[in-house]
Amino acid sequence: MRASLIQFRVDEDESVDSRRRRAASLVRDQAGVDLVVLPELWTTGAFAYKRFGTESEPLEGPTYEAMAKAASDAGVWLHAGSIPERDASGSGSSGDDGPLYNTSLIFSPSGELAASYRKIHRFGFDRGEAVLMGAGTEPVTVRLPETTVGLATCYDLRFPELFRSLVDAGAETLVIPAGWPERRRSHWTLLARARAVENQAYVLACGTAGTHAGVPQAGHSIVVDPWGEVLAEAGPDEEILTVEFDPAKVATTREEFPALKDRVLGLEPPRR
Ligand SMILES: NC(=O)CCC(=O)C(=O)O
Repeated sequence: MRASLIQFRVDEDESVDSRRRRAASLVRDQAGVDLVVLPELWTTGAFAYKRFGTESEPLEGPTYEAMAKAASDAGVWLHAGSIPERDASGSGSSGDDGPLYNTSLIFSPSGELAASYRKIHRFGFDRGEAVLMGAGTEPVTVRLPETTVGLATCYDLRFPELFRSLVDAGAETLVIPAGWPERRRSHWTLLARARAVENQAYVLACGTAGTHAGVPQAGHSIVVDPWGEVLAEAGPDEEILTVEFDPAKVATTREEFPALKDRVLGLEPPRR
């Protein structure tokens, strides 16, 4: 299976429309691979909190339209990264606007929406995404012809229990769009490898390049195999990381070193 991670540059001097056109064109250029992945919140930038409201869109908004078409033009599975989704069907805290979510969109090669995932762990503690966006509640997997993909977004990478629930639902390949900052790049690489080793799964983690809202981005998108080996890693700038991997290696790794079978579930907290 071949995958391309588009480590997109998100800077403030480019308009969202221009970025959307550029992303669609880069996706089209990937015709011939099986899966293309874009990063988190690449229309606004993951740290551009002030733009979440103004640049939010309904699920089937302009980014959905552009990415559905790009996926079908290229004939690829497309994890289109995430958008600031405005859920017009929900009741917003401010007027009629409806709540926001950090929502990932996955399209099939015919341009149909195969899955969407609302980020469960919001970043920012008591500010930023954590207060501006609602939390998703449902882990999501999606079946591709060669592998079952488990979905997570950026800060989710720090929460191993989410990945265990994805593995319990059959995930073999964990796809993680992100807008991870340079300041914590060492955590990014370490956690991507940890999630691969502990879940005996592929990890495809796609970050952004550039600087937005004063936050330099780490880049360094990474693909890790079920043994924890790094198959490919990008540099800091805009780059397309294309990698070939064998989905069957998940089953052989889990058979040859069956650590997942030794899980002990439902441990009680220690008694005082
Ligand atoms: N957009 C994010 O989720 C940022 C996460 C982050 O900076 C971190 O976990 O560190």
